[in-house]
Amino acid sequence: MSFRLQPAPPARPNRCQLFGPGSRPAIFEKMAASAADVINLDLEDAVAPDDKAAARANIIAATHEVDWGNKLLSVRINGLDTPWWYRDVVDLLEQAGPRLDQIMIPKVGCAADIYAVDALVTAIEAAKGREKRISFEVIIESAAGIVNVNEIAAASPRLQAMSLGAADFAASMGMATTGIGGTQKDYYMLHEGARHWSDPWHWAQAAIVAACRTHGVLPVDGPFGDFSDDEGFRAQARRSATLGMVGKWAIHPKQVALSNEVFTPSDEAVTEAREILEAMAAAKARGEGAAVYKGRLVDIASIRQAEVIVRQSEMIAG
Ligand SMILES: CC(=O)SCCNC(=O)CCNC(=O)[C@H](O)C(C)(C)COP(=O)(O)OP(=O)(O)OC[C@H]1O[C@@H](n2cnc3c(N)ncnc32)[C@H](O)[C@@H]1OP(=O)(O)O
Ligand SMILES: O=CC(=O)O
Ligand SMILES: [Mg+2]
Repeated sequence: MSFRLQPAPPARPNRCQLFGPGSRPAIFEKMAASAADVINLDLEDAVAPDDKAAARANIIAATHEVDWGNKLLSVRINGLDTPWWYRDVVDLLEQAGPRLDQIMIPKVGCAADIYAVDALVTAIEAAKGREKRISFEVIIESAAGIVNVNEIAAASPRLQAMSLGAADFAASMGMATTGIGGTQKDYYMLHEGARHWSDPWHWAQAAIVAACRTHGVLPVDGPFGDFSDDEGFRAQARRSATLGMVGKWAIHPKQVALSNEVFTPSDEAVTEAREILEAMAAAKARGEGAAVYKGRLVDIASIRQAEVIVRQSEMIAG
């Protein structure tokens, strides 16, 4: 490890973030009753311009009236290029109940975006005597966001999570697709006449994971739009989990179970991780730094890999 140690991310489950428009209060109770770890009530792109004020009022009421259990409650505000975002922050911070945990800032392009929201939130928290410090999550969904991802991940101690927003990211990058996440039919290599599909989201996800891990922030995969395609969702989520992301959004309630399934380490994975730790403890007792487990090398780095899985499973079990 470098002399600069890698900070631990917040120790909370973040396997699934369930979204719902703030303009549709009839689904709030259903969201609260879901198995998602995080609830995202939306003021941004799922809410039409004429409904912004009503959506704000609905969300503020829901922070007082709905029993959100032990879920993390987050509200996605409008982007800093809109006329709505300051009113979102002011009304939420002045009027929402103490149950509000987090604000999601969309379309961040640089650290100064977070600085601006932080300044406003900090002033209102002090003025109103709010006891709970609101945390932030951000969406990387623009060319500028991915170019500046490292400074964004370091921007504020309030920052707990960072998602890739595949829809706006594709638009900002000028990608030739209207699909939200997942396999893109034209992104393939040709070898001896056979098509081999590649993953156009991979490089952005890897950049997000590296920035998040450097600064102790949770990396999260964003939306998968085709909610009739369970296997497509699973494949996207498995790739994200393999890269180091801790969870994924659900834009329909049926995606919650799929996300929880992928981002909860399986019994088999946990058993194997524990066996690796035992094999390494035995190696250490013999004065050795490497051992053979099921015919393959394990060494001191394998302890750190196995601990990731065991820690994740223990945190989810509570
Ligand atoms: C690119 C981005 O920015 S993504 C993030 C922003 N987008 C969003 O927030 C969209 C969130 N999702 C939704 O608004 C809705 O799920 C939609 C529009 C996609 C589909 O809504 P519907 O047509 O009502 O879906 P459907 O009929 O399949 O709903 C089935 C049940 O789930 C409920 N439901 C629908 N969406 C949600 C939700 N997000 N959370 C909880 N329950 C929900 C419905 O009320 C219905 O309940 P019922 O069986 O008791 O009647
Ligand atoms: O906000 C999410 C996205 O994919 O865009
Ligand atoms: Mg978006």
